[in-house]
Amino acid sequence: MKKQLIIGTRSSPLALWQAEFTKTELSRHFPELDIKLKLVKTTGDVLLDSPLSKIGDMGLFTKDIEKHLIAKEIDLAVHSLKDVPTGTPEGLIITSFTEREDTRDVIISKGGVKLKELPANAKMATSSLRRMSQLLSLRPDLDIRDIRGNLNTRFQKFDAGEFDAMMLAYAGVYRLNFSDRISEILPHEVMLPAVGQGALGIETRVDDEQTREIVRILNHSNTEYCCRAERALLRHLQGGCQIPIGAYGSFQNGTLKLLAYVGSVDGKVGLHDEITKTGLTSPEQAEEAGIALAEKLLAQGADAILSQIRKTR
Ligand SMILES: NCc1[nH]cc(CCC(=O)O)c1CC(=O)O
Repeated sequence: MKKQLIIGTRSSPLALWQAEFTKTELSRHFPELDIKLKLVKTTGDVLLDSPLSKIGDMGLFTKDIEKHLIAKEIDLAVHSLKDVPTGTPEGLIITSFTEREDTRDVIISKGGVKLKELPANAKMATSSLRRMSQLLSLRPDLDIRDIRGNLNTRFQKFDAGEFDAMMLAYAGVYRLNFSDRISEILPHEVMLPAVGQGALGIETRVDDEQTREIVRILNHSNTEYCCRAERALLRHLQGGCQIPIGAYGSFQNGTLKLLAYVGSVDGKVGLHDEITKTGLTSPEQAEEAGIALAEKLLAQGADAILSQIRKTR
């Protein structure tokens, strides 16, 4: 049995919250383990001034940590699952999907007004094409502005008065104790979340069986079914985090329900579809459902929408 574990993490407040959470949970189950954090600076942290949607490259927040994992400088990496590309590098694997937080997105606005009540042409801060597409489909008048930096930085920018509103994931806002700033929690009918939103992905080397056995204690089976279905959908549509795709899986008593959205950046075209599969007994079957829903969307023209976006970015 291992005596020491090193967790690799970014150093943003949310990443640290996630790594500390993982450390605390592992210590609770394995009190004899000596667990340390190793902070890793990633390309995503360095490129703070480039609009996220234009950097294009996938895995900005994860690749550099993965290098440390491959080099055996760390034993596990803790990521926000939604930042983890669906093609995991050779030799690495997401061993655990932790229990999801509320997956919805939220709006923080001046005066606490709701999305529908925002003034015409209001400045809305988000760097996510997924949020932009769904927002513009409801409110084509919104003036969408890029915003970068970690959550605390974004609140600072918002408080400096640059925007009328900004959009964030509930999970991060809640974990960093900003919940009292939420003006509206958007239901899935209005805004489908990013694939994997709200869950942590705990990545290990495939062949490090000891670490995998330890880390597996944090896997939440229900979350794994849902997130593997969502990730299979995204992989099949060949979309990274910077493509306007939203998805939400729910799983109960062997029945998986998966909802998905694919839209154009301007919100003028949007496809919604869903799939329900019963009698599932393995996460691989959930992945098959994700692929089947991706096929349904492709048959309705998702490929045309997505190739148009890839061409212009
Ligand atoms: N891309 C940045 C990112 N990665 C994970 C979260 C929040 C936590 C989560 O959604 O799991 C955020 C911030 C946001 O989108 O508001």
